[in-house]
Amino acid sequence: MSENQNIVWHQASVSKQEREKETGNKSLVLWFTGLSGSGKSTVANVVSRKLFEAGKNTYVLDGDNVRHGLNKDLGFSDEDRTENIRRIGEVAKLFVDAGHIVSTAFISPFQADRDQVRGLLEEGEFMEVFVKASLAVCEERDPKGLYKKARSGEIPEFTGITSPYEEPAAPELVVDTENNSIEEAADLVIQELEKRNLIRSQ
Ligand SMILES: Nc1ncnc2c1ncn2[C@@H]1O[C@H](COP(=O)(O)OS(=O)(=O)O)[C@@H](OP(=O)(O)O)[C@H]1O
Ligand SMILES: Nc1ncnc2c1ncn2[C@@H]1O[C@H](COP(=O)(O)OP(=O)(O)O)[C@@H](O)[C@H]1O
Repeated sequence: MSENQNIVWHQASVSKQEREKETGNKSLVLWFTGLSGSGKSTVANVVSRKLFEAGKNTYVLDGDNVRHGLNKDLGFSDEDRTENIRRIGEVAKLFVDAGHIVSTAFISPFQADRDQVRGLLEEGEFMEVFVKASLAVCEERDPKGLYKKARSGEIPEFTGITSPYEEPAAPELVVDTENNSIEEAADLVIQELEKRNLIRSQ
């Protein structure tokens, strides 16, 4: 017998549609993916701030609130990364149900894992944003000194060095942080949301 056989889904008393009407934003996931140091957290946080100031429900999920808590039992093997993204996908879906524009800032190196999260959501509720910067530039930025440690062998299985990164095959948006400032990169995301009629001014 399946473990979940006796669990019955409860209908929410406030629907996602009601929440969306209230805030004027479609709830969705902005799934930022890219190498360490590409700018996922930086850009996601600027986008979130801009959305918040425009009165939208918004939240950022990133390593600080996930890998130190919910996923602190996971490391960086391929299997653990897949499980990391699976759990984050489920959490992101809950935020969408709660009427939020949730930005996630994880390397999420595997296309199949990103596609699995897309599959959890309804059409139009998942925007894959490829935060693009070359390995050389990320390594030059090295904001946490991790590339240096990876090169010296202190960190095994480091993305881009000793662990793979699969570039998105068909992302909704590519944000090149080598040729756009932080502010420009965030504005490109906001413009894409406007273009797709996912946010409206209140
Ligand atoms: N081995 C290895 N490979 C890549 N990254 C590493 C590793 N060890 C620690 N870190 C730090 O952890 C952050 C990546 O965690 P993620 O949860 O985003 O990774 S993944 O999506 O499961 O691949 C990543 O954060 P960002 O720099 O913000 O991307 C690193 O700071
Ligand atoms: N155009 C840019 N967009 C984003 N980050 C940039 C840009 N130019 C320089 N940076 C710097 O690069 C670093 C990116 O780090 P972070 O946002 O933590 O990346 P990630 O979350 O992808 O690991 C930050 O120190 C940021 O200030």
